[in-house]
Amino acid sequence: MTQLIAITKLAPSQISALINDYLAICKFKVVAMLVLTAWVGLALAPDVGRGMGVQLISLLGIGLLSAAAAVINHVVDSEIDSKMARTRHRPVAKGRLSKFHALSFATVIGVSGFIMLMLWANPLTAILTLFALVGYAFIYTSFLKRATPQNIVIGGLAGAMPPLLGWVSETGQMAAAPWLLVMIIFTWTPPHFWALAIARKSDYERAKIPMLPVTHGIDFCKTCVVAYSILLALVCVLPYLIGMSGAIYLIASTVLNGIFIYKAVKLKMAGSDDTAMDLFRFSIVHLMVLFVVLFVDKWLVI
Ligand code: HEM
Ligand SMILES: CC(C)=CCC/C(C)=C/CC/C(C)=C/COP(=O)(O)OP(=O)(O)O
Repeated sequence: MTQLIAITKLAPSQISALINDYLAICKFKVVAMLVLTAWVGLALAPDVGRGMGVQLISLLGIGLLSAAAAVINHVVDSEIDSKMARTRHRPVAKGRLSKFHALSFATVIGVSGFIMLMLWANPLTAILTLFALVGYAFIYTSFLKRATPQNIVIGGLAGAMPPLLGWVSETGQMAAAPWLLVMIIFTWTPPHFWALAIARKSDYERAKIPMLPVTHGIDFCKTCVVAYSILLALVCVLPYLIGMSGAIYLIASTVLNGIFIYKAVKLKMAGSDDTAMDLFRFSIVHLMVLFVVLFVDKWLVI
């Protein structure tokens, strides 16, 4: 209550700075991408005649639980974040937001998201989304990240879940097809993250986090990036092979994965930090376009 009274006394510029801080701890852009992949999972599921309003609420529920997981990550990692150049200005690491306020916010949005999924989607979606939250916010952030260089390979499963969550929100049942979309994000995550970790190795060294370039060296990590980008290209063919997607998807996915492998090999051959960041940025465009094409191929191509 005292916090609410204090907010009413803030100048407009302070209010917008506060909103920006809350959006930042939600990892707003990452969550937007997670919701995009959930939406595609939902759109590719068999049509069971749910209205668009209910579908939007389901996606909002998945987005709110993802954002809650991101906020918990900011709280648990605040000490690590304060040691790394890339993250030291984050609101909780800097002390602009207290852990108490951040955790209260996570509780409000997390509980709201869970209730939305229970009431407007189904209990299976609510439980699976909660598992993803626990997987990212606790198993990955509190344990794996500090324990093993395979942290993001195992922890990546949580961030890969949204297409399955979107599908199950529609049908109430698991199916094999959305697991292929999960596998795409699961194989995409290591090269996505390791490209950044190569460029930011000194940050992770300083924070004593056993990321792969720190524990096994940059050269080995680059080899893993190439290997995973080839695996990703192969996994991306599976939706076409089972008839889930058509030729438009196959062509787009081949082009996107061709560029991905080219950039990964370029990084391996002569890569500097710039080449690594170029691959990291491209990985985001790659996944976004790939999922938009999955949708277009299903719904907009006759
Ligand atoms: C364990 C799995 C993952 C790890 C370790 C990881 C790591 C990272 C890191 C360190 C950043 C940089 C953030 C920054 O600039 O401060 C980032 C950015 C990003 N990631 Fe991931 N990521 C993972 C999974 C995912 C997934 C599953 C998605 C979406 C499906 C995703 C989408 C994005 C996007 C869109 C950005 C850009 C955010 C921005 O520009 O602010 N990531 N990721
Ligand atoms: C319910 C559900 C689907 C949950 C998934 C939530 C989620 C936000 C997944 C994204 C993964 C991600 C951005 C990891 C980076 O964490 P990091 O701590 O390694 O990176 P950082 O140093 O930038 O914080």
